Formats: sequence, C-alpha cells, structure tokens
Amino acid sequence: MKIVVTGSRGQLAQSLVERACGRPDIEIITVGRPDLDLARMETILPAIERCRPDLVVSAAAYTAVDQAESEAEKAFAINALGAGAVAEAAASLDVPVIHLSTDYVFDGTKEGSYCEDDTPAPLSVYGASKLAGERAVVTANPLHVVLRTGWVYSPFGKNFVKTMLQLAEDHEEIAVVNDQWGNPSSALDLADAILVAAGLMTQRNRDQVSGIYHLSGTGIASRADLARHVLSVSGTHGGPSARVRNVPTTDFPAPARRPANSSLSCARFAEIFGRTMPAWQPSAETTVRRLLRDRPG
Ligand SMILES: NC(=O)C1=CN([C@@H]2O[C@H](COP(=O)(O)OP(=O)(O)OC[C@H]3O[C@@H](n4cnc5c(N)ncnc54)[C@H](O)[C@@H]3O)[C@@H](O)[C@H]2O)C=CC1
Repeated sequence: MKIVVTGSRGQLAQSLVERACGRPDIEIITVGRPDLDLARMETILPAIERCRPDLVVSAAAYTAVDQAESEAEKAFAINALGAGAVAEAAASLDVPVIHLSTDYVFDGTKEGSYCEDDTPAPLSVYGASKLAGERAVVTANPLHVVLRTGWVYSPFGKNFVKTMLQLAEDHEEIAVVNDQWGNPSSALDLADAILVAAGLMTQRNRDQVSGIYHLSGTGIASRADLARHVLSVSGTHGGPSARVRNVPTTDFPAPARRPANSSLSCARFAEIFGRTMPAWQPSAETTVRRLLRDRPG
C-alpha cells in the first residue's frame, strides 16, 4: 500500500514515516512545500498524482492557533480550500483520504467527552477553518475518514511536551493552566491507528467506513496534569524538572480562545476499526524518555 502524506516536516507525517519503517507492506511518501503547497491550489493535484498513491493522509495544516486570529484568510485558504483540494485530488484518482481535524471544532462547554454527532461550535479562527476543511473533504471525496484529534505531541516539531521540558531547563516553577481539559495524544500512537484505518480503507467495501471519527489518547488530563507528569518522568530519568503551579486560563491572555473541555469519545473508531489509543500517561512517558535520550550532549 502506497500512502501519500501531506506536510513532510509535521509531527504526524514524521510519525507515520517512522511507524511504517521496516514494514514491507507499506510505502510512505511525504509531500510538502514547495512541491505541494496548500495555499497554491495548482500544486496540489500534480504533486499527489505523481506519486500514484493507494491512499492519501491529509495531515498538513496551518496549525498556529493564535496567529490564525490575525491571518484568517490564510488559515481558511490552507485548512479549508487546501484540504478540500487534497481530498478532491484523491477522489480524482479514486483513492480514499484520511483527513486530520481537531478537538477545537467544539466550544468546550459540554460535560463529558464529545461524540462525533455533537454540534461543532468553534471558538477560534483555527477551529472554524478546520471545521470548514472537514466539510470540504466530506463533499469532495466519498471515500473519506475525518479524524478529529487533540493535544498532539511527539519527539518531532514543536509541541507542549517539548515546551515543558525546555522551560524546566531554566525555571524552578512553571505556571500551567489547570482549567483546560483534553486528551493528550501521541503522534506515534496516532500513526499506528491511522495505518490500521488505512489498511481497512483500501480493502473492498471501503466506502462503508467513510465518516467522521474521534481519535485521541485514552484518558483525560488538564494542561497542568500533563505538565506535571512530563516533568516528573523527566526528573526521575535525570532530565530537567520543575514545580508546576496551577493557574487559570485568564492568567495567560492569548489571541485565540480555547475550549475548556475538548475531551473526545473515541468509541466509534474502536467499533469500526478495532483500535483504541493507549492511555496518555505511558505514551507521554515513552516520548519524554526518548527526548531525554536524544538530547544533545
Ligand atoms: N498539533 C496538535 O496539537 C493538533 C493537530 N491537529 C491536526 O493534526 C494534523 C497534524 O498536526 P501536526 O503534525 O501536529 O502539525 P504540524 O504543525 O507539526 O505540521 C503541519 C505541517 O503542515 C505543513 N504546512 C503548513 N502550511 C502548509 C502549506 N501551505 N502547504 C503545505 N504544507 C503546509 C507544515 O510545514 C508542517 O509540516 C493537522 O491537520 C492539525 O490541524 C489536530 C488537533 C491537535
């Protein structure tokens, strides 16, 4: 199975490459700028067509949540129009698309975890642009799986786990919000689950699994819980550590509003694809230990 993944340097793209490594049944080809630029529609079909994929994973996105508030046009061009064009390119080749979306399509006011049928109500430009992208993908390609995830971290790129470790290098105490709740998700775990879904989607009756799904790490945490766990694991293994002080979101004024509760129920993915993501704590520990091991010096 040949899979084209958009966004060569992204956390998820790099995780897919790593997880497929050594598997003779899977070939991953990543495509990114300048060859495939979601803001330049004319680049999208040629870049994908050239690879002759069996399936496309649409992982590239404008992910700067705060910056999007002042760059709405760009965020929508990439996350809505660009995502739609990727799905359309896959459709023109008669292959399925797995498109990544976000927990930030919800407003966070629900008590309990969000199901796929809950009504989205994004609080931010980023969330609104990703929701528009979901709709564009569903319209453009009948063979689609839209995966909403949240709080993604990995050994690659920029993410919350790496930021906490960096801050702990030169701070004894770090203030972290304890009134935003979600599901920390390892990009490497996501990659494993996506490869399972990709296998099913390229088999016969592939259109029967089309739909929107939630897929995130198992278990709920606040940002402060995640920070505390990361720094405790790091301290235990000789890495940087710091105290975590709980603060409310109002202590960190930011351009974009974030949902207070964006926990996702992943039962539908488990039912259809037979896979549940691991608990967030051991996965975060694995990533922290790897980051410590790979530290320069
Ligand atoms: N990082 C997170 O916490 C979350 C991410 N997601 C979604 O999951 C997907 C994967 O996320 P990550 O791997 O963490 O993102 P990332 O920010 O690590 O990578 C995004 C990639 O998209 C590329 N990109 C940006 N603009 C582009 C353009 N105009 N043309 C082509 N490529 C472009 C970037 O260069 C980068 O390689 C994205 O769709 C994101 O919206 C959903 C929920 C949470």
